[in-house]
Amino acid sequence: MKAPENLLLTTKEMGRADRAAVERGVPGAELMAAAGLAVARCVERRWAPCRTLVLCGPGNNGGDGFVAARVLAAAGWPVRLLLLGDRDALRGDAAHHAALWEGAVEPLSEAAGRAAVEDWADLAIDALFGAGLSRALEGPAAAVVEALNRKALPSVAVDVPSGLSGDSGRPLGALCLRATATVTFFRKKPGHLLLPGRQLCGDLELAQIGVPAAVLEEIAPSVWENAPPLWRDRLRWRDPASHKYDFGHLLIAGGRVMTGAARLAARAALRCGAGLVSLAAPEAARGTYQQRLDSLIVLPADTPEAYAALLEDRRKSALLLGPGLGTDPAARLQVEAALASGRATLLDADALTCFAGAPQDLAARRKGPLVVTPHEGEFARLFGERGGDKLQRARAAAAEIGGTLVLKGYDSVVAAPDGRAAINAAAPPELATAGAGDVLSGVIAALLAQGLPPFEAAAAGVWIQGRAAQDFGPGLIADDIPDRLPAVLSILQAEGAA
Ligand SMILES: NC(=O)C1=CN([C@@H]2O[C@H](COP(=O)(O)OP(=O)(O)OC[C@H]3O[C@@H](n4cnc5c(N)ncnc54)[C@H](OP(=O)(O)O)[C@@H]3O)[C@@H](O)[C@H]2O)[C@@H](O)CC1
Ligand SMILES: [K+]
Repeated sequence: MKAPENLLLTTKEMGRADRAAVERGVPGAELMAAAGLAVARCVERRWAPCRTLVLCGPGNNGGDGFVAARVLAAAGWPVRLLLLGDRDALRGDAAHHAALWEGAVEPLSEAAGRAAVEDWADLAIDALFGAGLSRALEGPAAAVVEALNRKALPSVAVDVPSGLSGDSGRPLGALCLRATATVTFFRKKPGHLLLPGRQLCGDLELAQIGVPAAVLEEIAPSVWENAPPLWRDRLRWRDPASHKYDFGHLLIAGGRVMTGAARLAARAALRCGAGLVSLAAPEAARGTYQQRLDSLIVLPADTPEAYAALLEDRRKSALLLGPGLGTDPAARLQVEAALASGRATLLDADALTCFAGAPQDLAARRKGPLVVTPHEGEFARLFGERGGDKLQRARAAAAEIGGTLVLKGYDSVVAAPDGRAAINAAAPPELATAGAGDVLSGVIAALLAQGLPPFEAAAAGVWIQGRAAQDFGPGLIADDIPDRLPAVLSILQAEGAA
């Protein structure tokens, strides 16, 4: 299985992993002991002993809380434990670990929870609800979480902050704990990376608790955190026998007016290793394109027919259309010609707007590998308003058009039509700037030109661009990114050789 360490498990899949581990002979009580210990260790690493309030829920998440309370109390920490519901109602491993807790178990009422937060605690462990959250927070759980947020009390969430869906990254109701840190087990969940979940989790720690990695074989998850192990072996590197044509020829369709967008894409594509990058443009804009980038080949394409004629050269291995293309009928005809050519094609921006509200037309015309890279606004224009979380929407849309879809944002989702998906958590917020999308389309298109399959090209492109923009800080503009790409590629090449 590809990149098993980066797999993400839904809450259901995590439940299956736990059960599979138990079937393989790992006792559930030991998993819980390891989980609670990991939470206590996280607390001990971050804080000196202080008054610690452990909030336990009625399920196994609460069981982890009992373990953490026991470990911290044994280490001399002042601990108070408040339980939601009846102690006698605890079952299984949670009941087992509750029985090992020798301190008091105080009932969690609205008043008791609020008072403990306001008048006593320096720190809270949130073991109310984890993977089993089934509805919005209410009653005493809602009151105590609300008090924690209001006071901004430092807190460590067990598995997920209570209130958050580990699958969608959204709170199930209006309320969710804003944790300082979250400790999760075995593998992360999509909700840890999708917004707003990623921010509600605070610092995320992943602890191994004894679930054997072999259980992944039977669960066969198909969503990953985007990272090099997913695609690094597909990247192409030059050697002394290499010829430029071995690295593909990307053809970018340039528009008449907004020439900056296609230039940014072209520069990024050249920096990302495409053997040749050509830009097809109408007469009025050709000089502008040529002046600004010497290594770019500028070709005449004054009409859609002239553009289509350029596609007869079979060495052109990938096509990029969208940045600065315009949305007039001629632009649409160009996009149709590209889709009909069977060549690997990336559509972004204006090229997607050409199919506004008609993704079925796009799907019907596609003859070759396709990547589309909409931001949320372009996605809504192309597909209409869709329900569901970001992961669900991206996967459904990718299946619908039969192409790989990158739904861009701080938590970009890359989805393949076969159901595979990757969530990117390695991009800085500074990428929210004009032209960054054009750079991304150039990076991905360059990888397509070199022969990477669409999903791997898209996931690699998203990660590489994010890494190139990392650590720049405020003031980043899209023009800064292309020249920072080679350093990222050098690191990836060295890691691949190691
Ligand atoms: N399995 C294992 O081996 C391991 C599991 N581990 C730990 O187990 C956690 C998952 O445990 P879990 O499945 O018991 O679910 P959990 O999150 O505790 O909650 C379920 C309970 O809460 C209730 N409830 C739900 N929403 C509610 C609401 N809004 N308001 C009020 N009640 C609500 C729900 O009631 P119901 O929906 O059935 O009415 C049910 O009683 C996981 O996150 C990890 O921390 C680790 O120890 C490693 C080993
Ligand atoms: K929790």
